[in-house]
Amino acid sequence: MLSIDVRDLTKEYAGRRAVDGLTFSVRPGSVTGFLGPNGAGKSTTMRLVLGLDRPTSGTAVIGGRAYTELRDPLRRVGALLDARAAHGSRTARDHLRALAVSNRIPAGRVDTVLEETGLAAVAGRRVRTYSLGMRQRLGIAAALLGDPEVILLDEPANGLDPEGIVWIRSLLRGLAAEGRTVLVSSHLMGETAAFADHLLILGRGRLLADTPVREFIDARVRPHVRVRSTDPVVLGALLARHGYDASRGGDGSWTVRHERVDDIGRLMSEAGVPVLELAAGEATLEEAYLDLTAAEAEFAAQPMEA
Ligand SMILES: Nc1ncnc2c1ncn2[C@@H]1O[C@H](COP(=O)(O)OP(=O)(O)OP(=O)(O)O)[C@@H](O)[C@H]1O
Repeated sequence: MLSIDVRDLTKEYAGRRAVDGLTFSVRPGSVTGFLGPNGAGKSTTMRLVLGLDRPTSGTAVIGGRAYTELRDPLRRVGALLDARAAHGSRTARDHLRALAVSNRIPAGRVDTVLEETGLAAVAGRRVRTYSLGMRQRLGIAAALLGDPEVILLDEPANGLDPEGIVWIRSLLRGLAAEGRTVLVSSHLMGETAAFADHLLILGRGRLLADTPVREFIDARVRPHVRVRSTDPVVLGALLARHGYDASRGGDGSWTVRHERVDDIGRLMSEAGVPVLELAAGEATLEEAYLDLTAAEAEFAAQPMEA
């Protein structure tokens, strides 16, 4: 299977760097989430990988070759960049048939991807009558049409309803399980955590993190335990006596930072303090991401050296 390799990639628009010296690889067999605030350079990077724009310097290759040098590129690489790209006056089936013919893709793939994306029942309707979510599904169908090894999707969950979001999660997981290389940009942290194994995070055109999702969360967000007893004062005193870093919530609960439920549960049991509630606080990707971007903003706020 093919990987995407980006080396020292830079793109300037009118002297402004949209992408600034990026180096990373996207590996087969996993879903890589591509994160970063608006304007960070995610779409530009994807466009450069797909040969839709020329880099100012550096390279972006797929399986060692520039996209424009690939034979039958749609059979190697499938992409969704803009769901509005399909021609509105065509039906979804005709749109996909035309793509299949011009890219030497077997005609049978059209019905396969229509089924896969849940569009079979509406495939005869003109695309202009489609909702945003249906267009998004059609864009994904087009990306999958050539049964490609490499898949790039820019905000694929855009406009999808909750059922669609669950669907895309399992679709992405399935594509990675088949050994494909999957790069997906998103602003939805909860979703990204649900489908991605690995993360690339951009900030102002630069790479801020290239890390497995789990490691990223564990490194940035400390675990905590939420605990409640019949007597918050007794519980607070017990925690303080044992040197725990705890703070009291409005409902009488205590949040104990950097600890695990087992230890707090054992402590309370041994002290004979009744437990009403004891829960591990899940560290989320959103918290880890906000921690990283806050650190970045702090760094950016430092005065620039001359
Ligand atoms: N064709 C263009 N001409 C001039 N500037 C551009 C062009 N395309 C992108 N930019 C600029 O490059 C920067 C990066 O934009 P890009 O769309 O790649 O970010 P993004 O991370 O995809 O953002 P979003 O999350 O909002 O989609 C932005 O400042 C944008 O204004």
